Amino acid sequence: MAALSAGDALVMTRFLRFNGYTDIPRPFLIGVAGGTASGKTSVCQKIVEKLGQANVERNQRQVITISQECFYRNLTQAEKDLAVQGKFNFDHPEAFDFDLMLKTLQDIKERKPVKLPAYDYATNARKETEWIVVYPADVVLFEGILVFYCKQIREMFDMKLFVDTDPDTRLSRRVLRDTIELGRDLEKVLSTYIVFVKPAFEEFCLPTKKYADIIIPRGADNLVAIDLIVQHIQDILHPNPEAHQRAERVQRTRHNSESGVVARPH
Ligand SMILES: Nc1ncnc2c1ncn2[C@@H]1O[C@H](COP(=O)(O)OP(=O)(O)O)[C@@H](O)[C@H]1O
Ligand SMILES: Nc1ccn([C@@H]2O[C@H](COP(=O)(O)O)[C@@H](O)[C@H]2O)c(=O)n1
Repeated sequence: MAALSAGDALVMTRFLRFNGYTDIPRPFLIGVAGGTASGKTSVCQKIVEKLGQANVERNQRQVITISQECFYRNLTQAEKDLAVQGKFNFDHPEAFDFDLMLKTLQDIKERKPVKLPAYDYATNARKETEWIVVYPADVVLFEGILVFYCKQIREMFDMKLFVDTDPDTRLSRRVLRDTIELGRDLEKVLSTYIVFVKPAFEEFCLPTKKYADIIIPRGADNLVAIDLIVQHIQDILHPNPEAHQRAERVQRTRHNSESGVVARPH
């Protein structure tokens, strides 16, 4: 990633200060992990959509999604040649730049604008002239196969979701994506899956499921889970003062009855 230039950062900081953004609490950071084609992106889209609808009446909270694909590291020429043949392991932790990921999330937590490399699956490399500029937001979803792999990064999330979709479903989606969307050769796609994608999922991604706060079976089809998650995020972003006061009154009642004085909440 190229950080914002000093000039860009200064202009942005002035803009944020001028608009009174400096006292806003830190963004609510949500990690979304799961195997390839499990529906991580689709789940994030649904959450953004539903939060967006609810936020229209409430202050226009900003919600954004960042993909771990921005953090694929640059390959050497030898690695690029392997990648073209479907012989590079893009599912191994070594394929990613975790230092950049950590630094980016730290900046995002501090509400600093960041500039990320746009990734190109067609060339297996970062796009040379295209960048994704991420401005401070209230809710940031960060999705990817290994977003819970590194402890330091994992511990930055306020909420951790794991999208749990049947492996056959994932494989069929992956085959369609790689052949139809990316024009890859079917035989290479299948052999890459067997040699790299599946074993790496079992070794590096699946073991991180235990860190999730919420596991979402069937991904974006699971509207009950998505609605509950959105409701929970809403409760955190917009605490309901009545519910809060009610909870406090219940606490007081409990306390008083424990000390022999019974008071009813009113
Ligand atoms: N619930 C679903 N039903 C049908 N197709 C889906 C569903 N969820 C995702 N897909 C499709 O599967 C592919 C992978 O989904 P995506 O959300 O990009 O997964 P991931 O981000 O985990 O790789 C996409 O083509 C998407 O449209
Ligand atoms: N050049 C690349 C880089 C990565 N992949 C595959 O992408 C998968 C992760 O992205 P999801 O959206 O599916 O989570 C991962 O399994 C890599 O094999 C690729 O095909 N080409």
